[in-house]
Amino acid sequence: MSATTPLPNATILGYPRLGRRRELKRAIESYWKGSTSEGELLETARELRAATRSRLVELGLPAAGGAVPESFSFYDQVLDATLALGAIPGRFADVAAREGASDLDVYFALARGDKDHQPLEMTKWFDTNYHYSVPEIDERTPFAANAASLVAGVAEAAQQGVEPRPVLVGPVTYLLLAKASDDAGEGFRPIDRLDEAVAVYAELLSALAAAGASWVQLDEPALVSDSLSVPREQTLALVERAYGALGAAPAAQRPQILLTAPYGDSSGALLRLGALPVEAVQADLVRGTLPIEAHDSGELARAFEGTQLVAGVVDGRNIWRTDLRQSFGTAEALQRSGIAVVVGTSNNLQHVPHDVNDETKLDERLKSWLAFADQKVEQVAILARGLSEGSAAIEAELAEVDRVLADRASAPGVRVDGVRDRVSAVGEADRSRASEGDRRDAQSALGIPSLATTTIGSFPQTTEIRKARAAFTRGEIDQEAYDGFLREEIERVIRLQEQIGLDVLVHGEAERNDMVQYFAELLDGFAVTEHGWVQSYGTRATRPSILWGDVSRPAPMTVAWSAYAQSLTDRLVKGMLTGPVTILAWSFVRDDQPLADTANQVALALRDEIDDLVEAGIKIVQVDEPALRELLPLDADRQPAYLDWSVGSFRLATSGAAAEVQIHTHLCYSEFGEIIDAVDGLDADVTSIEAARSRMDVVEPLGDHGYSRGIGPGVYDIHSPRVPSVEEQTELIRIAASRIPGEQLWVNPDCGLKTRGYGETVESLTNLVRAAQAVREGAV
Ligand code: MET
Ligand SMILES: [Zn+2]
Repeated sequence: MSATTPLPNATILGYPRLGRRRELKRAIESYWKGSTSEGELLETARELRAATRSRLVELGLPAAGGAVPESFSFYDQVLDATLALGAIPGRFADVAAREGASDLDVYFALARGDKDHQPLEMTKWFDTNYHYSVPEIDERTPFAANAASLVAGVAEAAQQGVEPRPVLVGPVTYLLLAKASDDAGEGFRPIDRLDEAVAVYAELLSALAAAGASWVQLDEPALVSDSLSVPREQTLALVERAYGALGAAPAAQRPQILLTAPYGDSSGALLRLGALPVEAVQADLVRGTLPIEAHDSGELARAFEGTQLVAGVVDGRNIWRTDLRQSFGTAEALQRSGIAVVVGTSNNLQHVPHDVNDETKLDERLKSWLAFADQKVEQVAILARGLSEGSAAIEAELAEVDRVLADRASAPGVRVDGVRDRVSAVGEADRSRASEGDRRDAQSALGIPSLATTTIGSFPQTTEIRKARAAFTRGEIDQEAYDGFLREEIERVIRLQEQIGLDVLVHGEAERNDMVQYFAELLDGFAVTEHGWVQSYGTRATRPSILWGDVSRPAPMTVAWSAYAQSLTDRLVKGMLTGPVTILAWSFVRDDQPLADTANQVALALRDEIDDLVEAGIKIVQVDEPALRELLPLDADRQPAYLDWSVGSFRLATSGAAAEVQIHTHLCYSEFGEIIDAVDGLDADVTSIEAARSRMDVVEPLGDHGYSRGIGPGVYDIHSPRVPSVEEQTELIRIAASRIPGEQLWVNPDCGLKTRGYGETVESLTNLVRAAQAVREGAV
């Protein structure tokens, strides 16, 4: 490294990796299939990285000085850190030792598993819908620096005339997100190995310095989370220890360090972060704030003497055009207090799509309110120019945004009086149902047996279903033909369930492309994109809908399908809806009013849908809330308010149902102890929940809690094609029945079956029904 070179005053924390047209997805999947070689895949990746760098420079990030992040990943940034750290779990040692195994082979084996290895577990990255591969660490997991791909990125960029800033998950966050491997000793915690990991990070940094990198970015979002295994105060102490050590290396042996704290509020830590021996610190000023008093008193400026502050004032989580005047005010006030300010994003832009200008079908007016990744980079560049040249230099841009925001505030559909009046009229009574006892009595007429068997909603989405949908979308078949196809599909699924002997049936959700988008397309207030893909994990991406206006339901959305399914059978068919919290969590939601207000609007639309379902003869309605846990704020102080509105919106959606209507909900994650009171608060008659992989861990807290309503801990792990045997499922039901009374228990899979094939589905469900039968006849 040469003498210190400050970070230019514009940067972003990272950029989407799959490519504007998901080129990387296609290249990787064709490599997996064996249709292309590793060489071809590496070449596509190299081209994508080059295109990203040029694009970022074109959009206004300086090519020199480390403003351009090198944030490419073949699959996942946490997995990248596992490889860089050489922390290959013992159970994959044979893969790594295999003759001719490349780094990429090992990488994909960890991500996806193979016939002899279960893949690394996946779980959600902080409060996003992105999933990372969970590192498995024990006392003997090897740590050995592997800087190859980091160094290669720097060299590639240099050839292009770009001086990049390699990005890596920092050691504290990495270890706090890791789990102890099955081989770990009693009480071992991955974070116990922090000092060893830091030593390896120091080697990585030294390799980067030798390769000519002037900056490196280490991400430590653990700093803003109260949901990790150590209290936040202790995380900060661990960060001080790690960066005290990393920063102490002689200047020639490391790049300058940018330490980031994205996804939440770091205001309580910022003074201490500013005092660390690193050259720059980032704070998320969208989700978080500044320590106001310290800012006003000059204490913040003193802590940041000699340290640049990357002010994350452009939101990297949503797709709205930033209020530039307000963001500029924040950045300028920091600069005026004497701090060396860099304008940045609140987090890596991996959570937003590439470019609004790719959308050809969106309403032009709506489009003018939006900013995807490329537009965010431009916003950062504008703000930075304002800092360098004074606000007059960017007044035209600020005024343009003022105009756009005013237009958005007054546009038709954004505020609809009828919708607003209805929400304001909501009272507590609208959020409560008859008492639990009255409901139980009323629902006994349904004749549901104990250990009732059911599924979570979707049946396999076969190629034929996808083809028919695509043909319909392209206009190749008409509405009538498509509806006819779906009716046949529903009839097939109903007959199949009757044959298997399930107690409560579903229609199978063949008509739904996606459990949120389906509703977004039918509700007013939403728009859907053509190219707005966002990586969910690995090569998978979703296309979140845009919730831009007041939400209402112009017509029933699911009634025809559910009623048709019910008309085919004497057994009960569950109606199937997606809940308000999940609809919000998996969409890009308007940022001009509290989420609670938006959730209530969605809830009222669902409430009407439930009314109509019941009117049409449906007696059980399931309202899925798989994202309830995901939206839980990282910051403990903000959790009670969140739980209050999220639970409240679910109750508003479901409380119109009379006592004899049975309301189900479905949650699919197993770490649920944290929100057990909230789940209780949903007041659903029956809750199905993921449990198979953790071998019924959830029944313990439920039992302790004295949970009194229906509960269906999953006995069939639908994440794998494996068929669980009758014995295996019997055993899981027995474990559940040992803690929860049989008449409360339901028997069901962990989640929907849409990603499964029919062969394994039929076998697994047949075994599930037999297992329930066995337990009914035996123990219970
Ligand atoms: C991610 S939860 C999925 C629930 C939905 N009803 C399904 O079965 O597919
Ligand atoms: Zn689920």
